[in-house]
Amino acid sequence: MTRVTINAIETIILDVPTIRPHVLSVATMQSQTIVIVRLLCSDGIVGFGEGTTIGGLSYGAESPESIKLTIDRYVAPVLIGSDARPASAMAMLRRHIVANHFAKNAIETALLDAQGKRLGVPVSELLGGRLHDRLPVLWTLASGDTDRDIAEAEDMLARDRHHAFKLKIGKRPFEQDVAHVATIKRALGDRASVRVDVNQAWSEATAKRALPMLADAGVDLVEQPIPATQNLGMARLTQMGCVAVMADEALHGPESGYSLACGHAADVFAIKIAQAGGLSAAKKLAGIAEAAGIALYGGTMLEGGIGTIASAHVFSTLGALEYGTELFGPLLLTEELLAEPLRYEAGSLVLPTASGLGIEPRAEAIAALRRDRPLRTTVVMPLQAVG
Ligand SMILES: O=C(O)C[C@H]1C=CC(=O)O1
Ligand SMILES: [Mn+2]
Repeated sequence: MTRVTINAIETIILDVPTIRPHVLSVATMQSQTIVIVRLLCSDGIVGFGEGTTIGGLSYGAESPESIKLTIDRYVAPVLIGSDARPASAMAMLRRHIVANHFAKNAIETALLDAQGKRLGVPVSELLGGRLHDRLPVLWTLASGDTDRDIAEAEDMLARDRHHAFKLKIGKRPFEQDVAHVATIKRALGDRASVRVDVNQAWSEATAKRALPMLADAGVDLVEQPIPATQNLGMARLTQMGCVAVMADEALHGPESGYSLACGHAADVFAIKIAQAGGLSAAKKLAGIAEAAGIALYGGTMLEGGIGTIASAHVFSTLGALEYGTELFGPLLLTEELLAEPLRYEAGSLVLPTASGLGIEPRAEAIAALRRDRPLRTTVVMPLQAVG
């Protein structure tokens, strides 16, 4: 086999409106910003990747702008001219660049897409092989309004689009949040699983009071109730045993997963390819969870189609995803970014079978949404000329 090298790496920032405000404890999103990566190889194959976070710098340490800058200024010079095989390129990257997990994930996604296309196999087969052809996908209710959330959940159930819901809380006093959650769970009853994500907003003292109340309300899972740095507190909340506790922001790849597992600091891990630092790091993190008897959940950074399907390829190779996934990112956006939209059916995302990621970006959408597109200038006519 002739040696294939990396010829060029291009990054494009897109700003895409959301279908409604998405209210988290740390930010209210009116749009999502997505960094698209195009990786061109010496054999003419192009791989696509995505670097996406939530709310600028309010969620994680990398912003869309820093992901682009890291790739343009530091990743590209390291990788251009080097071997395009994903493992060797990623090893090279890790030698030269510390942290920057979101940027590394975007690059590994593009490398695996290109390699899959080259070998004629889906990315899931490069990761050991697919165990699932479809993945259950929940929907996040985060309009900020209880009645609107119930109406949205009813609509999703009626359309058979989702059978489980995650509620974003932590912005209001906890008693108000618990009442909001209890009202929604009462309205939905046994027709849907209801989980909550606090996004680190509570102190341990608040969480100790709130968890039994959420359990009484019928909540199945509480995600990252306290700050990501407080693993001992997470362990104490997990030991309470009244409701399953999930780690999200505390997970930054296999090493952080190992220390959480050793400290019995979660019942469930949210596996996110971006936070983990790439698809193979996410798989290693899942392996640590499996070895420790910690349940798995397929998380999202509310990515567009590329990041969502990259995550799906990883999750499809995991044995049991006891709590399903939240791979609904593209459904939160007003614009379709893929030539062929992802297939969502009966509460699940269907994995594509084509080689690589199995998707292609929609060129017109990229042209229309890229932040650096030429601005249209408005010509103001003098009044007398208008007549
Ligand atoms: O899990 C998070 O914290 C981030 C994200 C995932 C779903 C959603 O609505 O927000
Ligand atoms: Mn979360």
